[in-house]
Order: sequence, then C-alpha cells, then structure tokens
Amino acid sequence: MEEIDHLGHERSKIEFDVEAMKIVWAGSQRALEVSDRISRLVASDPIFRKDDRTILSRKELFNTTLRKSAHAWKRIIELRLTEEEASRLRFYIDQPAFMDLHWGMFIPAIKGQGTEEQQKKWLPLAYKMQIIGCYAQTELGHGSNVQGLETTATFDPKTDEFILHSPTLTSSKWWPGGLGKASTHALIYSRLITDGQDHGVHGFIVQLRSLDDHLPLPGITIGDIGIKFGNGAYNSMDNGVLRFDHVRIPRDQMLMRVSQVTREGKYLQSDVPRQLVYGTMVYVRQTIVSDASCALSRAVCIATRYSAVRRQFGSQDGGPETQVIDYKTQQNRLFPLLASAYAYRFVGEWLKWLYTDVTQRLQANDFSTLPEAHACTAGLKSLTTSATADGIEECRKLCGGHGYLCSSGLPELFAVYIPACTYEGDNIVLLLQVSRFLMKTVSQLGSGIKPVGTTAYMGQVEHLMQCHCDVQRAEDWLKPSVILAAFQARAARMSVACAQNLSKFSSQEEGFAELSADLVEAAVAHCQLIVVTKYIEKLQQAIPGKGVKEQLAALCNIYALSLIHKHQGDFLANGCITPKQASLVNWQLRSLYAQVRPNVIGLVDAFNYTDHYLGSILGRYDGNVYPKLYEEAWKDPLNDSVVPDGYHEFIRPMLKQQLRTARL
Ligand SMILES: CCCCCCCCCC/C=C\CCCCCCCCCC(=O)SCCNC(=O)CCNC(=O)[C@H](O)C(C)(C)COP(=O)(O)OP(=O)(O)OC[C@H]1O[C@@H](n2cnc3c(N)ncnc32)[C@H](O)[C@@H]1OP(=O)(O)O
Ligand SMILES: Cc1cc2nc3c(=O)[nH]c(=O)nc-3n(C[C@H](O)[C@H](O)[C@H](O)COP(=O)(O)OP(=O)(O)OC[C@H]3O[C@@H](n4cnc5c(N)ncnc54)[C@H](O)[C@@H]3O)c2cc1C
Repeated sequence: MEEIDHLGHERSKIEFDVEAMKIVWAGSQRALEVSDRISRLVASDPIFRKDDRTILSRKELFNTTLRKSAHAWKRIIELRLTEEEASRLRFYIDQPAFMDLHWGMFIPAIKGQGTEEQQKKWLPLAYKMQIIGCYAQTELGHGSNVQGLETTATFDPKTDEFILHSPTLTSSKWWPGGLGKASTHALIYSRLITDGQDHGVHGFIVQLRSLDDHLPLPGITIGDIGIKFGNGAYNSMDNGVLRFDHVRIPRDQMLMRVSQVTREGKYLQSDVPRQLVYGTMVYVRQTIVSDASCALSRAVCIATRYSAVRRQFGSQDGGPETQVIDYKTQQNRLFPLLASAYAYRFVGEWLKWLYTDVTQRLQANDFSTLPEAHACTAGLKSLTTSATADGIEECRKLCGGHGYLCSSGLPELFAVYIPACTYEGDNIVLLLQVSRFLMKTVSQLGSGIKPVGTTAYMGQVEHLMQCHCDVQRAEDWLKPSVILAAFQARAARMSVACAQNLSKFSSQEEGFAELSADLVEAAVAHCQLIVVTKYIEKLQQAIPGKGVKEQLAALCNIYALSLIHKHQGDFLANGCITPKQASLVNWQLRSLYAQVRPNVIGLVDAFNYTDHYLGSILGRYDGNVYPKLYEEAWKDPLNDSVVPDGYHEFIRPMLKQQLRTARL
C-alpha cells in the first residue's frame, strides 16, 4: 500500500535546505553520514527493539540491557566500528546501561587520574571489556559534599596494601550505575589514611566480583538499590549499593597522578592541583550539555510534528479545523524550546572545544584555565538540564491528552531524563560553584587581573553598570550587538549587586549562605549569556545551504528574546531595559514566530531522527498518528482477553451484590 505523508503539505512549504541543516546539526557531512548509517543499523536490528520497554518487569528490562549491551559489543567488533561509530551506536540504542559508566566514567577516570604505568595496566583490559568498571563516589550519606565521604582506604605498610572499609551505614556506596549487578571493578572514592593521618578523598581501583563466576569477592556486600521513577526509563540501569569489610588491595591500585603513597607509607602531593581528582566530573558534565540538546530536540520533534497534525476548533464553512501549531499560545510555548535545542547544540560544541583545550593544557602542566572549565561545565550542565527537563514536560502538555500515553514516547523520555538535574552534581550546588567563580572575578576587578574567556565582559564593568539599551523599534532587537549588550549588562549588574551585598556580612561564608538564592540567579544570568554569545559566534561562521543561516538566526533571536521576556524582572529591575523596550521584545517575538512557522517541520526533520529512535506515535515522520494510536492500543496486554482476568473474582460478585441490594 502506498504510504501517505500526512505532513507533506507542511514539508512543501519549507523555505530552506533541510539537507544542509542536517549537516549543521550533526556537526559535519561525515558526522551526518555516520549518524545516519548507525541509526538505520540500530532501527533494523530486532534485538534493539524498545517499544515494549514500559511493560517489562524490572528483571526482564535488565535482561534486555544485558542482551543489548552484549549484542552491541559483538556488532562493534564484527563491524570494526570506530569510537565515534560505537558512541553513535550507544546513542541510538537509547537504553541507559552499565556500559555508559564503564566507557563514560571508569575509563576517563583512569586516563585522567592514573599514572602512565597504571594506564598501561588497566586501560587495555577495560578497552577489551575484559573487566567492567563503574564510578563509585556517592554514598548513602553524602553525594554533593564529596569531602564528606566516609569510606576509608588505610595504608598498611606491613603488607604494602590499602584496606578499604565502610565504617558506618551512611558510608555505603549508593547510586553508582553499573555497580548493582554488572561491574567487576569500580573506581572507589575514599578517604586516604596513612599513619593515622586523613589526606581527604582519593580514587582507588577495586575488584568487586570474581572474573570466573561473578560472585562478590570476600568482604564485599553488593546489590541493586531498587526501582526508580517511571516505567522503563532509568530502570534498565543497575544503580548499586556496596559495603566493604576490611578489603585489601595492592598499593598500586590508588590512582597516583595527583598524589602518591610510597612503599614506606609517605604521602606525596605532586604539583598537579588537587581538583584533578574531580576531573572526570568535568568531562561528563561537558557531555551532558550535548545530551541536553538531544533530549530536548527529541521532545520538540514529537511535539512539533504532532502539533501540525492535531486540529481543534476554528472550522469555517465545513472546512478543516485549525492546526494547533497555528495557535499563538502553542507557538509561544513550543518555538522557544525548538530554539533552545539548537542553542544547546552549539554551546555543547563549544564546550567540547573548551574541554579539549583544557585537557591539552593540563597535559602540558598548564592549569590556568581549569577554574573556567569547571565553572562553564558546571553552569552549563545545570542550565541546560533544568531547561530540558522542564521542556520535555512542556512538550508533553503541548500534545494534550495523547502526550500522557507511553506510546507518545514523552513519559519515558521525561522519566529517563530528569535525573540529569541531579546526577553529576545537583543543579543548585553546581550553580553555587559558578557564583563563587563570579564573585572571585568581581573581587579581582580592581587588582589589575584582567578577566578573560567567558568573564571577559566583566572587564567593561563600569560601562556595563551604566549603559542604556539602544532599542527604539521592535526590529532593533534583531541586532546581535543589542542583544549581547543587554545580556552582558544584566549578568554584570547581578554579579556586582551580589558582591556588594556580600561585603555587608562579617564573613564570606555567612554572606554566601544568606544570599545563595541571589547568587544562583546571578549564575543563571551568566550562563545564559554564554549560550547567547556562543550562538551569535556560530552565526558569524560561514554556513552553507539555501536559507539555513536565516533560519538559524531567527532561532537565535527567539532564544535570546524569549529569555529576555521570561526574565524581564531581572532586566527591568537592573535598569538594563525600559518597560517600553520589554514590550517591543514581545512584538519582535511574534514576528519571529511567523517567520519560522512555515519551516518548523523542516527544522525538526533536520535532527534526522528515525522513528525507532523517537519511539513516538505522535512524532512519526509521516504524521500518520490516529490509525497507529488506534492500532497500538490493541497491543496492550490488558486487551489480550475481552473479559479481564479477575472478572469472576471481583467484578461479577460486586455486580451481583448490587443487584441484590437494588431488589431489596
Ligand atoms: C555499547 C557499547 C558502547 C561503547 C561506547 C559507549 C560510549 C558511552 C559514552 C558515554 C559517555 C558519557 C556518559 C556518561 C554517563 C553519565 C550517566 C550519569 C552518571 C552519573 C554519575 C554521577 O553522578 S558521579 C557523582 C557525581 N557527583 C558530583 O557531581 C558531586 C558534586 N559535588 C562536587 O562536585 C564537589 O564536591 C563540589 C564542587 C560541589 C564542592 O567540592 P569541595 O567542597 O571540594 O569544593 P570547594 O567548594 O571547597 O572547592 C574547592 C576548589 O575546587 C574547585 N573545584 C571544585 N570542583 C572542581 C572541578 N570539578 N574541577 C576543577 N575545580 C573544581 C572549586 O571551584 C574551588 O576552587 P577555589 O575557589 O579556587 O578554591
Ligand atoms: C540516576 C542517578 C545515577 C547516579 N549515578 C551515579 C554514579 O554512577 N556514581 C556516583 O558516584 N553517583 C551517582 N549518582 C549520585 C549523584 O551524583 C548524586 O545524587 C548527586 O551528586 C546529588 O547528591 P545528593 O544525592 O547528595 O544530593 P543532596 O546534596 O543531598 O541534595 C539534596 C538537596 O539539598 C540541596 N543542597 C545540597 N547542598 C547544598 C548547598 N551547599 N547549598 C544549597 N543547597 C544544597 C540540593 O540542591 C538538593 O535540593 C547518581 C544519581 C542518580 C539519581
């Protein structure tokens, strides 16, 4: 039967080159080719099916994780996939698994914190998957406060070993992904004790399970922490609990790039900063920003396609009703999210560059950019994951009732995504780190130290404190210089206000505690400025393809102006803009919505997601929503029988009883 494209009329209106936009989204022609090929490979392989995930029991679901991971590994070897291809394979399989922590944290931690010798010993085993590792930092009692961890690693000079021990219930390792059932090894973060002295938290490679029968080694208690939020979702992951009872490991299993313990038990600190122990978190936070653009674009793709299919009200003379995407309220909720997905994509690309740059510098013992890399990864991780989690939920609401069905793909996407606001650093805790960095920058302004990188704008603080926004007509809001000036003035004024208020307290710590809510807002303003700046910089590059740059520019303006509208309290209170200019923002936004409206289906098609990856009937490429929703309902196990199990036991007796009562 011929397939009908229910979104064909939308696609015929598109004014730009969608294929060229796909390249911009993927990052390069080659990246698009890889992504496209691997997504089809996954979609066509029955082992990677995922449409049944929300109805599987926990054990069945975990079993699919094991099967999919083993199959993925087999395909990686058979097809000799490159690292990039393997990582795309993981992305399109779209199921959280122990492999993520093995490749995403265990290996990077050894690379970043291990000596050359340690890397030589452990990395080949890990690369060949002859051991499976996880990243065990968080404990039952402490996650955010890493310095508060309680697990101890006490050096025993008699045997040249460390003794790993969990002294309290709250010292139990709790949450590490892959720990519960799959991992054979772990990177354990624990307090280093030598000769009765506590040197703080360090990383240790510890074998947990036998490589022969997978049983826990002596002294180790280990298991899964239990079911988590939502059906399917993150329950494919075996987040675990672990306790040590005086478990011995050789001395050379402490990661010793940052500091060392000698055979005699002497503690030596190298000239590498202690913060490198936190380096793996910087790496993962950077990847989480790119992931945010993927998760948000996925939800936006579903909501946009469905909003073009769905019609409610407004029929005249028996004609078709209005597509809900044509309601201005729908556009006002949806289009800023579409713009954010692109904005996060570009800031993610830049953050990857920043991370690569800082890594190269670290290798050459240049630690100067580490504080900025920490502040940027922490802040952008926080900003993008919070907005993405809210955005996915907004997309669910944009799809009305059908968005609540699991077959819309949105409930599972929400459930799997929201822990990103917590893991790898609670978002508020991370913003407080950014605000510390900002306060330090402000305090150094008079001292001759010139702010650089993302805080360079603070160098013109005197100008930014007084400047006036140069907008008289709505179109003036389209000038990048005007947008940047407004965001810079807002960020600078909020930081300076915090710094001034902090100085009124007798101690810095007391001030930080009291003003933390304001400090978080200043950090958000700074991070939004980074995203806007990086998007504007992206537009300064050559971008080929008919109409592509124009669409990207419109989205950039939507991103920036919708933020000004949302946070107009900040912009007005700090005198960055006037009430009249705030109202012109709205006029300009409406006109931008009209400009992108004919192109929105093209803008989501450019993500190049397969129907398999989207996992959503509402977001189907062909827009054939209603017949497929109807068909899907009959697949529910409840519909296996016409009369439900339990009818004779519960419904019938109740009905009969009511009958008797009615007769009485
Ligand atoms: C199928 C086959 C496939 C094959 C291929 C697969 C490929 C898969 C790839 C997958 C890739 C990636 C995916 C990864 C999966 C992710 C899944 C999620 C997993 C989640 C894991 C976790 O959650 S791990 C635990 C994370 N925990 C945290 O984040 C804790 C948060 N807390 C902290 O970070 C810190 O404790 C703190 C920063 C909040 C405070 O620390 P502390 O008290 O020590 O600090 P101070 O405030 O006193 O600061 C001291 C100074 O140090 C600076 N600082 C702090 N942190 C850092 C840092 N990270 N880097 C650099 N500097 C730092 C701080 O600024 C202070 O500086 P000064 O002010 O100058 O003194
Ligand atoms: C799905 C998932 C996977 C995970 N995977 C791993 C893993 O693989 N390995 C691992 O080691 N860990 C893992 N974690 C743990 C995770 O890193 C921590 O949960 C996270 O760092 C937050 O720490 P916490 O739970 O201690 O939160 P808490 O710090 O207890 O936060 C509770 C509340 O207190 C607030 N708060 C805390 N401190 C402050 C402060 N100083 N100022 C103001 N407010 C504050 C927070 O904002 C939050 O609202 C995972 C967690 C989840 C949910």
